[in-house]
Amino acid sequence: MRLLIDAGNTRLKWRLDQQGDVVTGGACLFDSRQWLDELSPFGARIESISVSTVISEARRSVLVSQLVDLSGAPISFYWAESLRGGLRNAYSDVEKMGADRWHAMYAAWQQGLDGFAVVDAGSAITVDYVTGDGDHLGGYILPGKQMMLRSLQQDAARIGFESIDAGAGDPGRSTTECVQHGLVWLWEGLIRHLVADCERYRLQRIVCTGGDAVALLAAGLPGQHEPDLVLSGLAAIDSEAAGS
Ligand SMILES: Nc1ncnc2c1ncn2[C@@H]1O[C@H](COP(=O)(O)OP(=O)(O)OP(=O)(O)O)[C@@H](O)[C@H]1O
Ligand SMILES: CC(C)(CO)[C@@H](O)C(=O)NCCC(=O)O
Ligand SMILES: [K+]
Repeated sequence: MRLLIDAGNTRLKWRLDQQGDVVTGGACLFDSRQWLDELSPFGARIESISVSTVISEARRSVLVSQLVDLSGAPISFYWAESLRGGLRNAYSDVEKMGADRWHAMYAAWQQGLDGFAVVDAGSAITVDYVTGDGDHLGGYILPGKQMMLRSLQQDAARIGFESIDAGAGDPGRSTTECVQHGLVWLWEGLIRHLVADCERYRLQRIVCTGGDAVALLAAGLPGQHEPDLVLSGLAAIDSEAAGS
């Protein structure tokens, strides 16, 4: 069995597969031990572990020791690359790109020959554009929903608000409404930009992943939801590495 892990700044996603068939999988907060509890019955049968991660080196060494305790299987970390299977990274310094972005792009690239945008609405929101020829045009990094709300709450003395979910983007008439509606207004702007860029760069599809993907789609993002995009890209790259 092969264990695949996508370790983000907020959550850890895992998938256990055997010859391409999913045995089990899930997602939990990075610092919770839920994933270890769910995987421990399989520990002895795990043959290899592959990881895509954007966490700090300190947290990565914690992750490695947890994985070593779980299973004696070899651990491989996969990072962003310049080129793979016709997909070309726009970064000149590819080591600086988050592995999750590259793995998500690679999964979407393997789905078809048309141009696409990948939106990963996680701790941070990333947007990446790829043409039908496999050229990554570049992308954007924005604060994610929780990050944005947390910074408003922590870094501004007089911004206090309670619930954060609203469907409206009209001008707010209280602090809570101004923050709630501000987020909707910002996301509507993001969606408008994305749609205009897809037209401009002739990208036919928008693929959306991450913890806030459903909310972004509900806010009007015209895309397809692929919750496991990063894990799928990681799985494909790991299979290629095993076959070579
Ligand atoms: N059950 C949940 N627990 C935590 N966050 C959630 C949950 N459901 C939705 N979210 C939202 O998902 C976001 C985190 O998304 P995700 O798990 O994709 O991030 P991540 O992969 O850890 O982050 P990144 O890759 O950007 O470091 C949070 O900002 C939050 O708004
Ligand atoms: C932007 C995040 C946090 C999104 O998970 C991640 O992809 C990352 O840490 N990236 C490094 C910077 C970059 O991609 O240019
Ligand atoms: K992510």
